[in-house]
Amino acid sequence: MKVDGVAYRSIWREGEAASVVVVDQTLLPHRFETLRLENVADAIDAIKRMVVRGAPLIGVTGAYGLAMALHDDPSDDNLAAAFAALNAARPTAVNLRWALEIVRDAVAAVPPGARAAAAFATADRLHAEDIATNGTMAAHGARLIREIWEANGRSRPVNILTHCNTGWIACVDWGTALGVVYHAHDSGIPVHVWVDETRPRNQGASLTTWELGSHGVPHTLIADNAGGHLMQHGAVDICLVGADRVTAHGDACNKIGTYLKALAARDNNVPFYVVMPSSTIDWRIGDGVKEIEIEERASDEVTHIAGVAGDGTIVKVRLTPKGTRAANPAFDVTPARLLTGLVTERGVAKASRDGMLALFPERA
Ligand SMILES: CSC[C@H]1O[C@H](OP(=O)(O)O)[C@H](O)[C@@H]1O
Repeated sequence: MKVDGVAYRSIWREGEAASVVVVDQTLLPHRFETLRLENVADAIDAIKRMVVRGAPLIGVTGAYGLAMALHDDPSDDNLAAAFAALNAARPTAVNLRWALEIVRDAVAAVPPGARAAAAFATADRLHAEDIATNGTMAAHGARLIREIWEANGRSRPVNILTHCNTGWIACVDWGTALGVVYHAHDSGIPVHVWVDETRPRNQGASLTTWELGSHGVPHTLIADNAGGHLMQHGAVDICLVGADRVTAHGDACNKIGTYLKALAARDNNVPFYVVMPSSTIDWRIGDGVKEIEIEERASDEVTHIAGVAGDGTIVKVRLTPKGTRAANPAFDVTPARLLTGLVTERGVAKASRDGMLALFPERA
């Protein structure tokens, strides 16, 4: 995507360098700065601190992290240790394990002296595939938007509600749910996006507004708790969200608050779609509520809020009395029964085992 007319990806490797450069998302929207990750420790820190975030991007960053680990020490022991440390950086998005397993399997039989090059080549492939996958997925999803626009006689913009940030900075490029929005917008379909602020990290307020504003997509920021009211009053035509892990039965784990939005959508007959690449599907589990580990993040993400002061410095201020205890589950699980469908790079699937196997028969 372009930032001030310059095309960017959220992560990139410069030539054959044994390092990668990422956009530091902790500074957005106030400052656009990049950060070079030189080794596996840098990659782990960037994932943990959410310098890089978003399931697909976490996966690609993990892949490069493992390659950097092997550049420093290609031994079996270090491969295993780096895999474990990276995989533990954030427990919920399955894309991290998915990418690490692909790199590990690509180098396991390779002589140690050639492992780093093989790992970087694999990470580069995952980097390129993410872009292609999201572009294809966006086209599938945009057909849903066009159907709504046509059904309304092309009389008004299509009102889309989204949660968290699922744009190009949550992936290598394009995005998942926001990738659908960009494709529809760029195809000439008028859209308007209700942007959930997405407490407590405010990915919607800070990142999605920044992305949509940069791309010229009309949008309105709302408090998370306003979505149900807007649906009751017919102001939402469709909900599009991302995912961090989807089970083989179609349960979708996503940013905290998604489940509540899905309940409101069901109560108001608003279509509710998850947009995610197949790398986000965990075929090993069925019951998302019982089997997905929900990351518990620091309580100060709830008790404090980050923003920019008048002189442009980024500050973090406390919202609560000192010592207030806060719980901070970062994700929740929306049962498949509440989903209208799953938008993938292979098309739109019903959120059920049979529906998913219709698109992914090799997984039967
Ligand atoms: C395109 S996947 C984005 C997905 O990841 C986000 O989580 P986080 O910001 O904590 O990395 C959120 O769940 C989004 O839906």
